[in-house]
Amino acid sequence: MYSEPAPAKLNLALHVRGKLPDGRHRLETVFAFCTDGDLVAAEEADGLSLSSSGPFAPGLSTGEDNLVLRAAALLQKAAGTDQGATLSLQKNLPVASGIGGGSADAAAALRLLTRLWKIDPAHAAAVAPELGSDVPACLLSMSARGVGAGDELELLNDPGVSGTAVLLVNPLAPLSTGEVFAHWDGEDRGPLDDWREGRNDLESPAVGLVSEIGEVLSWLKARPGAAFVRMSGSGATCFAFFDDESTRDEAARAVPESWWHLATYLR
Ligand SMILES: C[C@](O)(CO)[C@H](O)COP(=O)(O)OP(=O)(O)OC[C@H]1O[C@@H](n2ccc(N)nc2=O)[C@H](O)[C@@H]1O
Ligand SMILES: Nc1ncnc2c1ncn2[C@@H]1O[C@H](COP(=O)(O)OP(=O)(O)OP(=O)(O)O)[C@@H](O)[C@H]1O
Repeated sequence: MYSEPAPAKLNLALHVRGKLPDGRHRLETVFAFCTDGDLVAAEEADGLSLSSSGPFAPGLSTGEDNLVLRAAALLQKAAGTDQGATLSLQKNLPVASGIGGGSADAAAALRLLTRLWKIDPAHAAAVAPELGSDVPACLLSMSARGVGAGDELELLNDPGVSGTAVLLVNPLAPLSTGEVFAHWDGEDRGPLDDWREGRNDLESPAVGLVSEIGEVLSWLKARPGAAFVRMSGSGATCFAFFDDESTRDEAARAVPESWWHLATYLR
């Protein structure tokens, strides 16, 4: 049995600069990853199958539309192999929540099956962008700057935050990434230089769709020790960096019952 972590993804900043010829949006973003997330496991088998467990498994299909199986099928085809796998997914992250759960799962499946099937890792890199614009970043799961659709990457040696205590909070309202992009107002607010000074341009359209995100952001900003607060991706998950573990844990204990939270660290 092989297993592979699928770390939660954060966009430390996300600037929407316009549209690409293919209709997607042109982004400038800084990705970072957490030490916690989902977990994908696999063992050799004939054919491909998937089972799931964990708090967010109920309601998530384990059929061909699951990104884990889509990744496996694409990789099988790209590598020209007839090897199969029995896959399992421990779904700890909320679905459609801006922290790349599905993208991280797909990327973890690509890394895992590359090892299990002993195939060239170049196949995983080749199919990743087809599975979603966040999948190439999740395949690396290291801090990176993304441009283009967010899938043209440049590794960042150290955005200076590895090991930071972070709290993720989600009001448990799923948000469709496509719908949030569709509500972006079309105004280019300028380039991304320093992520700390930057923005998440999807925050405003996401709050317009789910007003509770505004409450989560205000709640996080009011926590003692919260040093940096922003929404990730297309939402609705927001995150705060804390000065230390004890202020992070104190904030985690105070999260309202109806919200999901995860106390973690940056990788
Ligand atoms: C918002 C981010 O999470 C930031 O990292 C990503 O850009 C979204 O990545 P993702 O979930 O892998 O997204 P995809 O599955 O590729 O696309 C979901 C939806 O968002 C839109 N989309 C995505 C990326 C992009 N640069 N512009 C877009 O308009 C797509 O057209 C699609 O309607
Ligand atoms: N393994 C999976 N985990 C989560 N979602 C999946 C998975 N497979 C397919 N999906 C579908 O993909 C969609 C996006 O889910 P995901 O959790 O990746 O969104 P997200 O966290 O908003 O991602 P991003 O930050 O990359 O936009 C969901 O609507 C879900 O139905």
